[in-house]
Amino acid sequence: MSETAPEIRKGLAGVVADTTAISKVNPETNSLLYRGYPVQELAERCSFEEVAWLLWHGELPTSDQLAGLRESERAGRELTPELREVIDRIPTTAHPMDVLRTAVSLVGAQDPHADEATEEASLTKAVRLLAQVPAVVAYDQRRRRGQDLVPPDPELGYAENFLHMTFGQVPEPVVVDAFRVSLILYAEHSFNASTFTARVITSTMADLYSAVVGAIGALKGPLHGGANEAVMHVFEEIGSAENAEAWLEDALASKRKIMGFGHRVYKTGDSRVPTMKAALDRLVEHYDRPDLLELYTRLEAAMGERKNILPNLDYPSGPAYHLMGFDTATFTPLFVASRVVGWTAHVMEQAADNALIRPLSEYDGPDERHLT
Ligand SMILES: CC(=O)SCCNC(=O)CCNC(=O)[C@H](O)C(C)(C)COP(=O)(O)OP(=O)(O)OC[C@H]1O[C@@H](n2cnc3c(N)ncnc32)[C@H](O)[C@@H]1OP(=O)(O)O
Ligand SMILES: O=C([O-])CC(=O)C(=O)O
Repeated sequence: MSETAPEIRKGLAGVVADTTAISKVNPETNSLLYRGYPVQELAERCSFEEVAWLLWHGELPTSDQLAGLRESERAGRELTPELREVIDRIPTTAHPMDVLRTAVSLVGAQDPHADEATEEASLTKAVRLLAQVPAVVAYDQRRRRGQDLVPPDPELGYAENFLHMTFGQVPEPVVVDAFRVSLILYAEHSFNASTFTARVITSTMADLYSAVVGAIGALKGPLHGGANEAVMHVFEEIGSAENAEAWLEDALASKRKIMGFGHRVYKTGDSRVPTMKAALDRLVEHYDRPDLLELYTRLEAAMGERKNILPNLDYPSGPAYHLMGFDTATFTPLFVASRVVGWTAHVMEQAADNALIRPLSEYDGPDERHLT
């Protein structure tokens, strides 16, 4: 009896797993829409809080709705003493993504309504995470530097407060603006690996916090969110611009993946790179670091020439976060702070029209055999 072999799409490449109304990634037109709006327009004109509301609710907020969101976000920023104690007990040898994963897990365990899955309950949890993640990320970087916690400032908006809690002061507007832009660009990207992870977990009817903890794990890897940190390690390895071409030759000869380049969906360029690159250019000028830009440009050109592979969002974001003063290991947690909005929007979308996600596999192990 002959069986036709099923078509296997390794890595689910090209597989359409479901519909979504949250964002549209269009590699043909090189565009990205959040609920219909081009991400570039949102990055130019909106606050991160407005974009969060848009992704969760489908429409931009009215001024009253925005004021309500801002109030809840500001009210939820303090770390509980228990959470602070748990963070303090995690060795600083642990990666900040491990600290954040643990912290989010505790935030969930501290929520007596963790298992409530109405849309209203999920929105409350999403806002809670929006407020708590920056507090964890900022405090973790500070404690690693031997610095004390900086309490949140309820007078400050989300991006300013995040920077204030991390650095003890709000930097110049050009820096705050580049940070805001990066948060908006990172917020959502359809069925990427971490979002899909969150949807798989939600599809079992597990709670929202479990979905986010799983998503953090998926984002950590260098083929996904971990690439923004890895880009900075590449820059450090290369040292200075004149080494870029030789470094690339060696790296390609040893079959290394060059971090910050390539994308599963975009094959002719990532729609968000020009906007983030413009923000990076402004930071380079502000901090007077033409050397960094030269290295960036030479590696990009060499990669284009050798492999015809273009940068993804992590390529300009890594050096931008470096210039802002973040520690390299904090870059992927910054990605979490932003993408948690997209994840939670997908959790709600998945829950509203759920089907257990459970694909099939083709067995290729030993034929049936028996114990002797
Ligand atoms: C925000 C984000 O998560 S964006 C992604 C961030 N990740 C990175 O920057 C890590 C580096 N990039 C990569 O590893 C890949 O480009 C991925 C994982 C992002 C996408 O991978 P895929 O869609 O599976 O592409 P795939 O791996 O099939 O690549 C096709 C070819 O291009 C090569 N290629 C793709 N990206 C790179 C890269 N960054 N460096 C070197 N070669 C690359 C592959 O080796 C492969 O070559 P081959 O056909 O000779 O085997
Ligand atoms: O979409 C993907 O595969 C990776 C991702 O999350 C992004 O590019 O923002």
